[in-house]
Amino acid sequence: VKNKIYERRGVPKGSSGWPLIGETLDFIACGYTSRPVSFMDKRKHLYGKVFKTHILGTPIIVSTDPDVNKVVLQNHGNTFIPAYPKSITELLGQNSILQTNGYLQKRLHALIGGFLRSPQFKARITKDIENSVKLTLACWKDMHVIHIQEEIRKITFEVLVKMLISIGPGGDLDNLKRDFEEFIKGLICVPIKLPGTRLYKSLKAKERLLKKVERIVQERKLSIEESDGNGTPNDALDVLLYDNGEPNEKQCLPMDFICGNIIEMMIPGEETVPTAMTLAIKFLSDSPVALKQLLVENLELKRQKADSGDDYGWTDYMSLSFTQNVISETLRLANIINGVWRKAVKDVEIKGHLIPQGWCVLASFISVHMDEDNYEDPYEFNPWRWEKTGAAVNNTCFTPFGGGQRLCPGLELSRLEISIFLHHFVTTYGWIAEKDEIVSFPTVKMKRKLPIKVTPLSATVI
Ligand code: HEM
Repeated sequence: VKNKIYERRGVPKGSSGWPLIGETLDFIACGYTSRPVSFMDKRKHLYGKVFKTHILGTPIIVSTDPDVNKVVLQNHGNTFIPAYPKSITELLGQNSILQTNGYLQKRLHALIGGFLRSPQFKARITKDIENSVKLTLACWKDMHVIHIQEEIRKITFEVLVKMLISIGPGGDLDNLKRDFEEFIKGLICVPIKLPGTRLYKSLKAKERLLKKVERIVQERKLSIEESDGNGTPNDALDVLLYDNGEPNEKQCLPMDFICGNIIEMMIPGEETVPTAMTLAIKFLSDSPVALKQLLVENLELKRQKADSGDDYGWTDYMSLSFTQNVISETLRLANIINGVWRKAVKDVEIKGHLIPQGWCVLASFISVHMDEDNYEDPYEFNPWRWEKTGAAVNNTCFTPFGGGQRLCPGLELSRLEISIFLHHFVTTYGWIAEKDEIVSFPTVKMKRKLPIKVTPLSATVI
């Protein structure tokens, strides 16, 4: 009866599947195939672009419509709050940027976003990324087989920690990496918190991480106080410690809030960037024509730099137009974050669809990215398609970094990091990739970590 009332009021059509499990089994089964979007496609054809279903323990409205997704992401009037599975909410702090809403999220988002977009930061991090990429690439020469997905993480974790708390390579970084990896293993698990369970081990790892970060934060706070706190920020921690709140509030962010958020900000950056780099290598391995054009563009820049003797600046990397198109196409096809989950805190109507208070909504990015209404031959890796639209950063039909109020603050940093890696990798080595497959569930990965064999590019090519 309740369903009928909802339907009359405009709740999208759909099926709730079996009692308790709903349509979860089909959702997971599709996730394991090479076309995870088939779950959405089947229902889209039956019920329309916005439909209801019941997955992972929740009744949910799924939107595959870019206009509806846009409204959900904009979140005017704070109608939607983030909704994560229980294991994730247990592991995130209450004040984590990923799940808080309202004033604190906006303040933290603006602070971090502003810092990451600043030219000073980009100039400095460009050097750090270059160093890390070059050192790592140098080791690959002597390795028989390189599991790209694993090896690249050394670069990206180093960069992430540098940007957050300025720890360079060494024992402290390795310790932090070990605890962090243990911590995130529990993000998607059975949410039971007893000694020995996955969730319990992850919570313990978080305690250890917090202790380490607290020590670093205390030391930094002291040194800022000694220098009167008037310097320019070098990392995200400085940004949070320097911030004194709204002029009429003058309230410093609490210490436990800062420590927790430093750890939580590692989560969205840690796996996404290496996955994007790995998948770029995978798509390029399968597309020799695209690889050739990418190589020509990058060799040209390398030659210019060798002739002039100038250092690379971040704008050099970002102005490689074909390379940027390869990155856009990789992000479109890879769907590293396939959509975002929200919960409605009040009844809301979008394009005639009612989302009742308390219901979850999944704004499905993958459905938009793989829809032939939006992209011709959506399953083709075709970097040239972006030549018509211009280098896409974010628009209604292209949202790898989300949008609206929570648009990823790491967007530009990620693109820069991927560009630097691609530049040095393709102009240093040729490679042969072993056979491997992309898996999409629970997160996007290469089944065999993408094993490749590299050979230095011969002097005649360079
Ligand atoms: C290819 C790499 C990346 C992808 C695809 C990606 C994707 C996303 C997406 C889709 C969101 C929106 C989540 C939502 O609306 O609930 C997001 C948020 C976020 N991302 Fe990224 N991200 C990437 C890299 C990074 C990096 C390197 C950082 C490091 C600073 C980062 C930090 C964040 C943070 C802090 C948020 C939360 C923003 C907020 O809720 O206000 N991301 N990311």
